[in-house]
Amino acid sequence: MSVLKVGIVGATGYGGLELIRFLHNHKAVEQIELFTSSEEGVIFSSKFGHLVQIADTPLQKIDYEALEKYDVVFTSTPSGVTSELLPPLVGKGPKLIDLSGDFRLKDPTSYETWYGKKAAPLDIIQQSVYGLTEWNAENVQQAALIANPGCYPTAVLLSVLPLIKERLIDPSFLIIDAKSGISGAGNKPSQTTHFSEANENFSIYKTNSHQHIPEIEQAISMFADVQTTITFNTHLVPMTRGILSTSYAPIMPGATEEQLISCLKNTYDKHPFVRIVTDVNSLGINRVKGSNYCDIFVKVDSRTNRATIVGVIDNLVKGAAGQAIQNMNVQFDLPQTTGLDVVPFFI
Ligand SMILES: NC(=O)C1=CN([C@@H]2O[C@H](COP(=O)(O)OP(=O)(O)OC[C@H]3O[C@@H](n4cnc5c(N)ncnc54)[C@H](OP(=O)(O)O)[C@@H]3O)[C@@H](O)[C@H]2O)C=CC1
Ligand SMILES: CC(=O)N[C@@H](CCC(=O)OP(=O)(O)O)C(=O)O
Repeated sequence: MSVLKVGIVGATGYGGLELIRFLHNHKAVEQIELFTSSEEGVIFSSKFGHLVQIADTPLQKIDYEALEKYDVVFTSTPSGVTSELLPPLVGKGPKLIDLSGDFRLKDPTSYETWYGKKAAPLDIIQQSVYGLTEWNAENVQQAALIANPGCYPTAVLLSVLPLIKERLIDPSFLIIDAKSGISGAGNKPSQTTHFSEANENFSIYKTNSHQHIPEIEQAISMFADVQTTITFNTHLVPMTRGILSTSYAPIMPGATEEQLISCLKNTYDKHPFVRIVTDVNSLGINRVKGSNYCDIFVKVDSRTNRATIVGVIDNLVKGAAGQAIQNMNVQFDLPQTTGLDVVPFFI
């Protein structure tokens, strides 16, 4: 069993807090150090009282020499931070696992268009590996820098990729309607996440312009070898955690619901975190909340010959920290479930 020293940059954010929650119970991790850009020296548990005796350590200034000494460095920072922070560390020792969008898009121009920020250096983007664990474990194992997938793309891709790859649905008419809890927006308050405006509300945002559109299209090309453009829209639901994506696509001539279900079951047969749900009443955010599961459901509408494909995850776990730790496990030849074997909250 490896004995890992881990650094977390952005530890005070939601992704960072979830990394601490899972890594604290990870049997291969012996040391966790926390880094900050704004609160150097502050005792972590004085900010987060629920972590007293678990993280009674001071937040440290982000420092290259310090970071180089870790086996793994997780970065869970807003977009535009790691494109500058990480390049000097690539290949220097630690495995780098970035939860932001800075290294996901292979085309820097696309990143600059969709994120409105300067892209990372091209040679570093080219070295990064897209960490959709169930689809890219072989490359993840070798990677010096992992671009952990976005929360929405994780739910969408895990549910639609097998069906596109096996040519059971037509991706040229793929429409994705996705909904997220508010923690997806991070811990920085804003007008739209303000309780009095989000509570008892349900809204659409970033219409046809969400930064996860090129990420989903790129992954469909990468893993299913199909070039397509998608319609993808996102909605804010007044709940803290969770993403439920509903995708619609025509089924290919002759394809049946049974084939679609079998395809999903066969694809994820040996993958402990993906569950194919056949009873729609057993599907929902509360069935995955707090856990690293992705639940998938598919139903064919025989009147329209279109499939309804649903993916459900906890955005902070399978959509962020959980998948990041799953990737770390792959890199260190640990069972993927190490440290992540928890039961969903349900209520
Ligand atoms: N929330 C979610 O569901 C998901 C988020 N992501 C992505 O993961 C990343 C983190 O998300 P999340 O935890 O929600 O975000 P938060 O806003 O909750 O936290 C981000 C943290 O980054 C740190 N930070 C801010 N500015 C800088 C900077 N200039 N340099 C270094 N650190 C900085 C802050 O800590 P400090 O001030 O202490 O430095 C802050 O606590 C984002 O890129 C997000 O898009 C990906 C998937 C899902
Ligand atoms: C509810 C909410 O606001 N969610 C965020 C998720 C962003 C995210 O995770 O950003 P990257 O994956 O691009 O880093 C959004 O829709 O922008």
